[in-house]
Amino acid sequence: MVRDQIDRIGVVGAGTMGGGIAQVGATYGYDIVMRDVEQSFVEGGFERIADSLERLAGRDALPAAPDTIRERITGTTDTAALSDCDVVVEAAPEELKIKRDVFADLEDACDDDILLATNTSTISITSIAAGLEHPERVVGLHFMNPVPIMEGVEVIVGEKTTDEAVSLAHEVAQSLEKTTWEADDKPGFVTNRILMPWINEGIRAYDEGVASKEDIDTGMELGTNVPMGPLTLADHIGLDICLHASETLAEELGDRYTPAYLLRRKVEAGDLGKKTGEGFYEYD
Ligand SMILES: NC(=O)c1ccc[n+]([C@@H]2O[C@H](COP(=O)([O-])OP(=O)(O)OC[C@H]3O[C@@H](n4cnc5c(N)ncnc54)[C@H](O)[C@@H]3O)[C@@H](O)[C@H]2O)c1
Repeated sequence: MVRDQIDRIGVVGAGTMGGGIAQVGATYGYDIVMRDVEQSFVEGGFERIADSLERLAGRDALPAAPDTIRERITGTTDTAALSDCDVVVEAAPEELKIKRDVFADLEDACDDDILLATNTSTISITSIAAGLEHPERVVGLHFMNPVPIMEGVEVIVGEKTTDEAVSLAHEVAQSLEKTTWEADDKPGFVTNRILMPWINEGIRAYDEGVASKEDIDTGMELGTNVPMGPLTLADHIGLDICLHASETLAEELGDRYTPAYLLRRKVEAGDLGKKTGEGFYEYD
């Protein structure tokens, strides 16, 4: 049984995704408790949320004033503060051990009828839930980056996840005006399984001299009607994140997911894309 009266949402992690999920939840009227491991990370999350809300307010894209939305979010470093949430979404770093520890702590802190969701991009939901007393209420709720802008959310069904938990996950995401689709707990789910080889092939095409980086991106944008070509998109996602996701998929699915040589070299050189000012392109 999962509780279906949702008033308060817990978010674990105040980084790129956790902050975005907290912001969108608050935008649609939920009370939010956002937890990170250090107060400075919580404050960083609030700063990014404030900036994003200001930008959206400037475009008249918010249903309430930024301050009203912001005040619905409580920051904390204490897992116990999540105990009165009706659903918790985890957006901690993409490492199985971290996620397992977070879920073990959530199981201790929260009632047994609380839906526990993970925003993982590539890790198996079943692996994250393994060892829990109640793995049946663990589900994947894969928001896309940037959360306030991207409309899609992938719902991922673990080996033990109940139909009830899956339905509630769809409902929660849809209440945030997101459109959902569902994937089985297979490596990469729908999005990253297909996106990562596409990005790696774009990088290989550039490295092997098929075309300039600009022409590869333009060719894919205009030739296949996607909003960003593979090199621009990789820079936006973060080259370290693309590398990590590709490595995880290669472990599970074999050689066709082997990361491109140039992706690895860029990450080794510290050029991680937009966030460091340089990836395949340079940024101010
Ligand atoms: N960034 C993306 O484009 C993207 C897109 C979809 C999904 N994801 C997934 O979302 C998750 C979070 O990614 P992100 O980009 O927001 O990472 P991030 O590094 O920006 O944020 C992670 C946050 O979690 C905090 N954290 C670490 N351990 C914690 C713990 N035990 N409890 C609470 N907080 C903890 C960190 O301090 C950090 O603030 C990952 O699983 C990632 O794969 C990321």
